[in-house]
Amino acid sequence: MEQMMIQTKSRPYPVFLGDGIIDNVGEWLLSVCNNPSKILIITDQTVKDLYGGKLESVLKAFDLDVLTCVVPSGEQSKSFETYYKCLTFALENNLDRESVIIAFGGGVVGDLAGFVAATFMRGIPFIQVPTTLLAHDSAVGGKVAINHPLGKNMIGAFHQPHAIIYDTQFLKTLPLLEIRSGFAEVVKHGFINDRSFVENLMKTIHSLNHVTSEQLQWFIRKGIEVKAEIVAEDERETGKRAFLNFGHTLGHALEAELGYGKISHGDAVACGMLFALWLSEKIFRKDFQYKSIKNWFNEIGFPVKIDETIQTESLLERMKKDKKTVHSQIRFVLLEDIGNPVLKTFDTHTLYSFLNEWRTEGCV
Ligand SMILES: NC(=O)c1ccc[n+]([C@@H]2O[C@H](COP(=O)([O-])OP(=O)(O)OC[C@H]3O[C@@H](n4cnc5c(N)ncnc54)[C@H](O)[C@@H]3O)[C@@H](O)[C@H]2O)c1
Ligand SMILES: O=C(O)C(=O)C[C@@H](O)[C@H](O)[C@H](O)COP(=O)(O)O
Ligand SMILES: [Zn+2]
Repeated sequence: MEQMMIQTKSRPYPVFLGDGIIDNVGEWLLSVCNNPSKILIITDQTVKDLYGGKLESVLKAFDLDVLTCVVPSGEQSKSFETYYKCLTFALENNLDRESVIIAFGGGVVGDLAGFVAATFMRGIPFIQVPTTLLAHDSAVGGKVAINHPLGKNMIGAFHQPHAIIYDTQFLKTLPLLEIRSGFAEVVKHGFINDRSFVENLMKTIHSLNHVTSEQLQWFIRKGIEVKAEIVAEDERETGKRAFLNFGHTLGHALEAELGYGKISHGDAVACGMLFALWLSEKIFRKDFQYKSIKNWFNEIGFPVKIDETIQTESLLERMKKDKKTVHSQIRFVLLEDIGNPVLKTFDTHTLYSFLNEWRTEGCV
């Protein structure tokens, strides 16, 4: 088991990372939350069926008053309706300000349960117990949110967890599509921070079919290290935290335009990163080996182009609503070099031309 610390301005908190560490959740929870009145586990149906009984029994062994609220699996649970149901469950079961929420699942549950914790009685503590690879990103840094039909993560807060307890045993049941989704954020952390890490990944990872637990731990450790450094410096995205949005301007537009849950977050971000890389080569007149990266993405199984049925105009409308957009100027995270991100602003017309050009020439 390894332990890392996330040093945000609001609060420092530990990440416990290891194989089979679920048994320690009760002890570690009590070390960061003193004498909780009740514990509310928010989880999704899949995770509950696989591991819900185990987590409940571990907590009950500490004589804790444990309740579980189960939401449907998938992106559609980041909705007003599910958020409202979780709040109603908490009120009906008399949670109070000394209660603690456990977000038990992937990024969807983490974002949803974190937002419930951020807003219930103006904020109560929560713990992240991630079960997906992608959650190496979502569990760290305190961004919690639900979606609006008009845009991803549009209603949310910054609310840091009290601890992250990451048992990599859970990843053994994760479907390939979800491993790939999480891997996209691992690659993102490399692109914005560490060229040699990206080169190493491109050299060693040609398929995600038989990724080993050592490799998963390597991805998670590296991703958390990069994210921890950024959120320690800029918790509320007034500066460099925006770099963590590499690939997301187009990625979020795709998720919203296709309908939440129709494409995984990671696949959408991967496609967005590819466009951002192509655009970076154009803007900075540099050779990032775009073609090799595109071929590698293809080999891994990421989508390397956008379905023809989606209008470029619709994506532009979506991107105009991105949280980085100000005064109708769309801000993109580009790379001056691999490991060296910058923010670049585009008006709608210019971005439209680039996106169309990429869709007709860069994708082929
Ligand atoms: N807050 C942040 O900083 C941040 C960062 C990145 C992504 N996100 C958000 O995270 C979400 C995506 O998270 P995700 O990819 O973890 O999706 P997810 O939570 O929907 O999990 C993916 C699927 O895997 C299932 N699952 C979870 N754990 C499992 C396990 N151990 N075995 C088998 N199945 C399992 C889930 O039931 C679900 O069907 C998106 O909404 C994205 O916007 C947030
Ligand atoms: O933590 C961050 O900051 C990120 O941008 C991480 C992203 O991977 C993540 O998808 C995040 O939820 C996006 O945030 P948003 O503010 O663009 O909605
Ligand atoms: Zn993301």
